[in-house]
Amino acid sequence: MTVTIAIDGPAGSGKSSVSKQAARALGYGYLDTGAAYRALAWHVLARGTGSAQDTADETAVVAAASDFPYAISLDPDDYWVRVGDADVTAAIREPRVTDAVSGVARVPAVREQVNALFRRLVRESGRPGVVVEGRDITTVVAPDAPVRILLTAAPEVRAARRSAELSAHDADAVAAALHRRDAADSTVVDFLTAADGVTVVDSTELDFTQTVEAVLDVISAVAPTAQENPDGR
Ligand SMILES: Nc1ncnc2c1ncn2[C@@H]1O[C@H](COP(=O)(O)OP(=O)(O)O)[C@@H](O)[C@H]1O
Ligand SMILES: Nc1ccn([C@@H]2O[C@H](COP(=O)(O)OP(=O)(O)O)[C@@H](O)[C@H]2O)c(=O)n1
Repeated sequence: MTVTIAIDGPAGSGKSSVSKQAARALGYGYLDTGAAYRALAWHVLARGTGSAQDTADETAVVAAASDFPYAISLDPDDYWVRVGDADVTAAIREPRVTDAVSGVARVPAVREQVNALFRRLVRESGRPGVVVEGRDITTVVAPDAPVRILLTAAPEVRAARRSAELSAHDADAVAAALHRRDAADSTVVDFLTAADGVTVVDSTELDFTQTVEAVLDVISAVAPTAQENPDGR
């Protein structure tokens, strides 16, 4: 049995970086679910005109999803994302993909398809546990996970972190794009309110190391055996 650690949260809350580091500390796999939505948006753009308008066409999105040779690494020390032979690890972070991704994520058939894929990737990971992060992991993908965390931070802090990453881009434009995406995404999934049984970790006042510690504390408090007995025996 693979232990699932479910982590949700809005853009820039630290889900990817914190989950990856927690997975390393636990000897677990790390599954970035947003990468599947980003890679599908990249795929739709590659098949279309290349403008964010492409993902507004639900029929084009569903057609692209039916021919989507997606692969992702669950190794926190060797992270990559592929569509067919193309390594899209860097390309899916480009603003043109980020701007198009909510169009893909709002299609229910796409969500069902990728959710089935996420559950299979965890099941077949061969790891004692997997830290799975995204928008709807605690509520839809793994509502029965032994550990469920909502990682949050104040909107201005999240925007500042994201624009520090994308230093080549205008900070106001990055903040505006992030808030636009939060608004679009929140019509599909409520990732700002903790569901019953979900623990909130607010990283607004915490640095990166403190946030990882806070997440590991929740994991050891809720599922001590996940760490003490990593083989699940
Ligand atoms: N607690 C923190 N304090 C400062 N920076 C952080 C913290 N958590 C994450 N970061 C940084 O903020 C940026 C956004 O984090 P990321 O993990 O990409 O968030 P998400 O996956 O939720 O969008 C990254 O550059 C990351 O290193
Ligand atoms: N579990 C998930 C993960 C991502 N997504 C979508 O995929 C996009 C990219 O997710 P991400 O995790 O890479 O985004 P950030 O939070 O890192 O900015 C989000 O804006 C959502 O539209 C989703 O709908 N459900």
